[in-house]
Amino acid sequence: MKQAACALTIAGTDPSGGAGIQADLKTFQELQSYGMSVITSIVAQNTTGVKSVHHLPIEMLKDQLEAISSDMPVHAFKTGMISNVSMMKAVAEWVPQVSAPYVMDPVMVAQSGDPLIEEESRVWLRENLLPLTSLVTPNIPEAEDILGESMESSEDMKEAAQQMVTRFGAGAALVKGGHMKGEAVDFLYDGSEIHTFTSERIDTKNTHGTGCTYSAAITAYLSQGLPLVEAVKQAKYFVTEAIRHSFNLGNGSGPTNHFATREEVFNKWF
Ligand SMILES: Nc1ncnc2c1ncn2[C@@H]1O[C@H](COP(=O)(O)OP(=O)(O)O)[C@@H](O)[C@H]1O
Ligand SMILES: Cc1ncc(COP(=O)(O)OP(=O)(O)O)c(N)n1
Repeated sequence: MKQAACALTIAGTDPSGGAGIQADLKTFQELQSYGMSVITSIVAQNTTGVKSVHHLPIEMLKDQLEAISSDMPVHAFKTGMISNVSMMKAVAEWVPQVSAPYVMDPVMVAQSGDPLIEEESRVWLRENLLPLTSLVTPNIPEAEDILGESMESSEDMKEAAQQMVTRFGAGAALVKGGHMKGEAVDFLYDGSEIHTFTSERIDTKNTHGTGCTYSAAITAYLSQGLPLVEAVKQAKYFVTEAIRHSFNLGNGSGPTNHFATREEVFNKWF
């Protein structure tokens, strides 16, 4: 019997289904990895913003992590929203138990501008969690936050990707250009060279959950054994199509479409 590729997300929730755990599980399913999830925080949010956040007790987070590693295979995992140092410590202590690629989406602020991580945890994340990663996937504001420097150009993005690896110990770094003008260009530094991933910029306000979806797609492909550069290449295609066919739902920034690449539904929907 063939073994399933198993992907795990450790993140917060989005009841409106566009970001967080919900986006990650949809992506894993769509890309045919067996999806598993450990919830850090329950977030009352939708396309317009965050109403309130409830952090699960640390023991509950530890129990969920233990439930996975004591029983299930993990072929790759990602983290999203980990709001405070106590939760980060629980994750950092657990990471060595699984020998699988670790993709960190260093979630800090929702698109609505609402903070998703406590101010003082940012330094802890950089100094203690970042060195455990196989890949970190910051957008421009997150990269600026981690490095403490502002970024304006492609050269700044490439430099930032290199610094995440050489100065802060990430395994690799993908700096995403969704917040820049012009084409949507992302730069990956894999420890030896810079790889560039480019797509056209799609004219839409409906990009809620793009970062979650992108990092989940990379995680799914890594769980299936793809090499990092190929995993990012295929994930970039997946997220671009998800944005191209995003849903105009809700009153704010609508969610991306996780089934956009399915041929059989394409004719029915688009
Ligand atoms: N309007 C858009 N058209 C095409 N690609 C986009 C658009 N906005 C973001 N992207 C791409 O989506 C991915 C997520 O990037 P980004 O929006 O920067 O992350 P985040 O959601 O974490 O802020 C990147 O590959 C980025 O280039
Ligand atoms: C629970 C939760 N995690 C992460 C985010 C941020 O998601 P991201 O993919 O970066 O997308 P936007 O912030 O651009 O919507 C979130 N909102 N909730």
